[in-house]
Amino acid sequence: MTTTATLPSPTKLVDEFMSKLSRKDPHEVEFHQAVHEVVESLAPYLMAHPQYMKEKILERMTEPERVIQFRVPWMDDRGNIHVNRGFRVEMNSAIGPYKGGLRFHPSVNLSILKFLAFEQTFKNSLTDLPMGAGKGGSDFDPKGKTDAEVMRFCQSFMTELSRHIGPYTDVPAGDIGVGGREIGFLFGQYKRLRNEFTGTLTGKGVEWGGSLIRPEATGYGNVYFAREMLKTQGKDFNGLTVSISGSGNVAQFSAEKVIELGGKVITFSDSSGYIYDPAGIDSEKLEYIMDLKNNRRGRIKEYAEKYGVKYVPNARPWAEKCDVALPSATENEIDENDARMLIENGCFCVAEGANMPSTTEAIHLYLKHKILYAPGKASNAGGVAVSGLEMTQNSMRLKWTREEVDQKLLQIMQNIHHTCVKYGKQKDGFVNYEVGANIGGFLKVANSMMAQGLV
Ligand SMILES: NC(=O)C1=CN([C@@H]2O[C@H](COP(=O)(O)OP(=O)(O)OC[C@H]3O[C@@H](n4cnc5c(N)ncnc54)[C@H](O)[C@@H]3O)[C@@H](O)[C@H]2O)C=CC1
Ligand SMILES: O=C(O)CCC(=O)C(=O)O
Repeated sequence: MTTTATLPSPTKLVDEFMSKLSRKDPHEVEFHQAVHEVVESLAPYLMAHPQYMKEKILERMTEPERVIQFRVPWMDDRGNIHVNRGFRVEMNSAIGPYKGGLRFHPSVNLSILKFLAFEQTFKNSLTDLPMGAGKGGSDFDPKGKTDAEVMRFCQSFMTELSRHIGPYTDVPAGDIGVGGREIGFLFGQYKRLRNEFTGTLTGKGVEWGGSLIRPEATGYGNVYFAREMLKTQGKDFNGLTVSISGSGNVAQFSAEKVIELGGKVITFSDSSGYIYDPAGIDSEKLEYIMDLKNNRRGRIKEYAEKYGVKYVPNARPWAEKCDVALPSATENEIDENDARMLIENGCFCVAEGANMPSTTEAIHLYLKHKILYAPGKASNAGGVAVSGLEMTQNSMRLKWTREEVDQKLLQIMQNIHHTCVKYGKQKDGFVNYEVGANIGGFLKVANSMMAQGLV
């Protein structure tokens, strides 16, 4: 049993905990990275509050309550059979039903989904809505597939997943590679198998149970959060230059909100490269990107050809000078070198739209230079927050207006900012949003787990 007298130093606590965790599943590097980031920043708090260590809360939080893995066979348009792997990681249900997105991408494996589900635990807690944490998906690659192939894949995936989810059990949504089209196919199959019309999935179409503002929520929420950070230095987006990575859901709606607030968006990217438009991507050009990515499913390079701007293949946009960076593509897309370039070029604010886009070394650099840095679990929580509001509307059989949902989203992001400041403000006034988000997210889950006995 750990007592105050036998407590190790924070560094020893982190090392001992991480070496035990890594020994269990040595290949799960993304999961270990996400846990290390949390444990490193929580360690001093845990030393001062030994009850959480005594109750082995971290050990319990890093072991998923349940992992489901299954075969997903499907047929392409030519009649060839393919077999993919499906997963759902049901991470933590201390404060509500498992909640979190589904990712369809060839890189998907258990390590990635465990890192995402672990992050989701803190993120969902920060929203202050009653949502536990889960994440799932498949190594299926929707790129280059026809609508009919994507539908057959989704139907096969849901045929198994439907046994494990439900409005009071586990409520999936979208993530990379899973947007409105996929949620439609998944929902249709769930309804058919279970013979029920419930809010089991979120991100649904507005005509059939979806919430207004859910597509916009992650991007808008990230910009609302960044605006709160800027306010602490007496600044706002008006006149700032903003670099965005990705060109999917989060990137598009982050850009829409930045443009509305008077900022200049200069970059977008996809897995093949990035475009740099020094004149700024205005609403009309953004509309072109939305059509290119959401309807024509083309490559971002086509933007450079249409508007005659620079395209850099196989690269990320962080060498371009900006004031604010909103990484909105994928994990580990800003390494130490990228972070150094950003800071040396005058970037003073990084707000993560993606999950874990910054490596550990990049985060250490942000903190060393005391720039405004928001970890994704705080700043991209707007997506799951509006998913929570979609669940509420489904339960009440009501539909809120666009303005009502947007107002609630703004309030939630401001509350999360407040929580981060509360737990992350240091003696010199600097706000360490990473520490603030981790302590703020941890407490509600940890206290709920302790109240519910040894589960
Ligand atoms: N959709 C949502 O509500 C939420 C999404 N997120 C996170 O935001 C990030 C983006 O997700 P979405 O926009 O929803 O997905 P999406 O599928 O709509 O877009 C993903 C974008 O990332 C790019 N991308 C994917 N892999 C890449 C790679 N290896 N290198 C460079 N670019 C790459 C794609 O080309 C695409 O532009 C992910 O980290 C996701 O987990 C976080 C919170 C909520
Ligand atoms: O809306 C949701 O339930 C999930 C959003 C998500 O996957 C995320 O926050 O990373």
